[in-house]
Amino acid sequence: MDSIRITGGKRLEGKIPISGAKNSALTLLPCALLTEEKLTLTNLPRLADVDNFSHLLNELGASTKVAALKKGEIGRRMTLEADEIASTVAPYDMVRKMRASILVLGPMLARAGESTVSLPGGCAIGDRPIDLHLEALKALGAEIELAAGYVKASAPKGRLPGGDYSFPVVSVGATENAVMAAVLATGSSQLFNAAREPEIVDLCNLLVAMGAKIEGIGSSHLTIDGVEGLNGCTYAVMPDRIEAGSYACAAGITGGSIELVGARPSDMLAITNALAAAGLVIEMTHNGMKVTADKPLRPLAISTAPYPGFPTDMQAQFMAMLCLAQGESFLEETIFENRYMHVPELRRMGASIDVRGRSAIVHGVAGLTGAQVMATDLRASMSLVLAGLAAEGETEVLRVYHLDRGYERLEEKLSAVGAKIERVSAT
Ligand SMILES: CC(=O)N[C@H]1[C@@H](OP(=O)(O)OP(=O)(O)OC[C@H]2O[C@@H](n3ccc(=O)[nH]c3=O)[C@H](O)[C@@H]2O)O[C@H](CO)[C@@H](O)[C@@H]1O
Ligand SMILES: C=C(OP(=O)(O)O)C(=O)O
Repeated sequence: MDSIRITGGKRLEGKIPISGAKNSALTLLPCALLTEEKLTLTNLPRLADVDNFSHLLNELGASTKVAALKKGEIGRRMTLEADEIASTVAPYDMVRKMRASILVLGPMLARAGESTVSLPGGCAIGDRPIDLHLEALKALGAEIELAAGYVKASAPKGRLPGGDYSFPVVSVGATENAVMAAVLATGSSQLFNAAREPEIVDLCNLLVAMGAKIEGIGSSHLTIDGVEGLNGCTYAVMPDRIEAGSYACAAGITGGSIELVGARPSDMLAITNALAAAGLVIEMTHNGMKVTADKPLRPLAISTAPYPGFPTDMQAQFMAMLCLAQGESFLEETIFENRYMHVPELRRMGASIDVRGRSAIVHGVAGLTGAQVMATDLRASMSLVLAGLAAEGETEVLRVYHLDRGYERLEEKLSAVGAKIERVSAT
């Protein structure tokens, strides 16, 4: 298995291009199932999750062709076509590799009138049930059965009638599934307490470009009037706010200055407010923003929350950065019950962190030291890379496949701003 080797202590300076958002790509890709016409997605990130999702779509009968980039284009351009749905079953073997596979449930049900998807099961950061996905689809008129580890959803008359649902807890994935199911319903639907993440706005904007009728985009109350059919289109995936935030923390933890080229600051207010409160200087540039550390890091109090709150997907990276702040930081993880898997590994690098339930107190230390470390999830792995960038000596981060799920060309991007980082291939 590959690992990432970092020799820490270098101040990072320069520009990092921000890729298309993983979490947006993973909800835009299944939209190909909603139309028999071609859907072209541009600015797709080159990530293992995107590859796995396209394999799943292939299994369901959609073709996925990676095309040559047009002049000035970055990322990947992919044309998807599901003129027929060949199978309505998403098998365990594919779903277990990637939880977001559950996002084929709604669109397949809407297009084919039935959908059978393996239950994803828990994962390293928490239990992650899908009850809200199922309740929302039921409210839209689906019948749901659970058997042998699979969920089977069907529309009794071939198409969902639509309906209203109020989410008891804000869920990104359940909102996405419900929106994708509702756009082809025979009637109208209303979703209350819907998630408002920028990736959901991206999904709604794509669906509208495909001919869907959605009102309230960007708010927690979405009204969706079902249409007879959707058309294809070409659509660019939004920039990854979590990748951008992670590299901003790289500037913070190394005392550096990094321009995040292509980042969209308007999606990142909770992140940039926290960076500014930690003492970093944020400047808007013509195509993104620049983050500069020009004084010692200040401690923070952060509580994760659904958008527009501070994202849980940035908690681990901020924790790594705050290990070197002058004072005590307080972190509270309100979204996932087990999202401190990076703490024991950060401690092995010299961090001083106390965890009590969902809260963590980070006592700033003068420095970190390199070590061999491993993590069990994507953002935890990134927090170890960040710690390694600032640590004295060598850090080896194992289980690179977590990073490959969500960070495109990580070592290339960090080397370009002065990091000493390389991928070591297992022999
Ligand atoms: C591919 C993708 O976009 N992943 C993101 C998505 O995950 P995901 O869509 O899985 O996260 P949710 O927003 O659904 O989860 C939020 C909370 O709701 C709970 N819940 C969720 C669904 C459900 O049916 N029942 C239930 O109880 C979860 O366990 C969690 O405690 O949003 C998370 C929260 O911003 C991010 O960390 C993930 O990066
Ligand atoms: C938790 C994450 O992703 P996923 O929902 O795909 O596991 C993440 O991106 O941090």
